[in-house]
Amino acid sequence: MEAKVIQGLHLTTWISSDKTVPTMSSSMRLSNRFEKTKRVNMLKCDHFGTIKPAIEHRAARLKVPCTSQNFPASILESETLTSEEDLLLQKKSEEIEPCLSGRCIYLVGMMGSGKTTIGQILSEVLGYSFFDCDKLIEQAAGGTAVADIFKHRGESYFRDNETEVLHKLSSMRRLVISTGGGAVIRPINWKYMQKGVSIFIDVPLDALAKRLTAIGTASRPLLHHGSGDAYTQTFKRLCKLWEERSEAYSNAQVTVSLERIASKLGHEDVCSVNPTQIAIEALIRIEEYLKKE
Ligand SMILES: Nc1ncnc2c1ncn2[C@@H]1O[C@H](COP(=O)(O)OP(=O)(O)O)[C@@H](O)[C@H]1O
Ligand SMILES: O=C(O)C1=C[C@@H](OP(=O)(O)O)[C@@H](O)[C@H](O)C1
Repeated sequence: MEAKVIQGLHLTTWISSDKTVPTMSSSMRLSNRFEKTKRVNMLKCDHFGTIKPAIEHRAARLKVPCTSQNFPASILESETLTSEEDLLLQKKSEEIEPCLSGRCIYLVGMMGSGKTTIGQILSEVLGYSFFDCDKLIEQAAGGTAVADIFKHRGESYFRDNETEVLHKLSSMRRLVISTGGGAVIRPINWKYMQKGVSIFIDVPLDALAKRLTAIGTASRPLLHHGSGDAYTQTFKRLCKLWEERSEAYSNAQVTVSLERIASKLGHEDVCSVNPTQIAIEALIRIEEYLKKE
């Protein structure tokens, strides 16, 4: 079926002619994000290797406005950030940004794995623009929600539009792109993502089911089947989708495992790993990948 939704998708209206999105200068964006961070003279590394200030200071605790909106209160508390994490994020992004040479970053992973949340943080620190494929499809459909596109036009229609969005984005530079959880199933989508760096955010299914049950599954049509309580229903659907997709996710050039971050940081539960810590790990893994290239 022809991807009609895409006919209304005019990426060029948002993106300048050289296919590079104008961005803030590095110092502006860093001062925005880090302006409240206490200045320290020297830095050293430990876990992650997380940066610790070499001189003693009171850990200033910051909130991340762009990511905190949808978090339940318990997450919001753990979302308060230490200045050490902010500084490490800053340092890593400064190191990696030139090595990327403008290549886009594609985030892949199951529904609710944090692609949008982490993508926004990465785009901010790298000075990249952020795009969410689902949002582009919705905008092009005149604001029709993904759930309604599925309901009225069917999944294959949605998938055609998803492929078309990825096709259009693939010719652009300096973008962080959050893909929909099912984008990995079509090999053609990987062809479009190949010019960039793809990152799989690997979150255990039980943690995902808890997260998605807490926020509700109304906007995620593929979770609307099955029986049992909301958690069990969501968990079963995720397991089924995982069976179909796990191999496809392993095509990503970089994997960011929440279990691995939790173990590095000494957390027993992956739910304690905050988005900034995931973004830092993503930058570390990108760096490793770029070195091996
Ligand atoms: N590390 C995290 N810990 C807890 N909740 C998170 C984390 N990352 C994202 N979330 C929350 O999970 C939900 C889904 O995140 P989102 O970034 O939209 O995922 P995706 O784009 O992969 O579907 C949101 O409510 C978000 O606030
Ligand atoms: O896993 C999937 O097939 C889907 C994931 C959703 O995106 P998120 O991963 O952002 O929830 C959205 O594209 C659509 O509901 C289908």
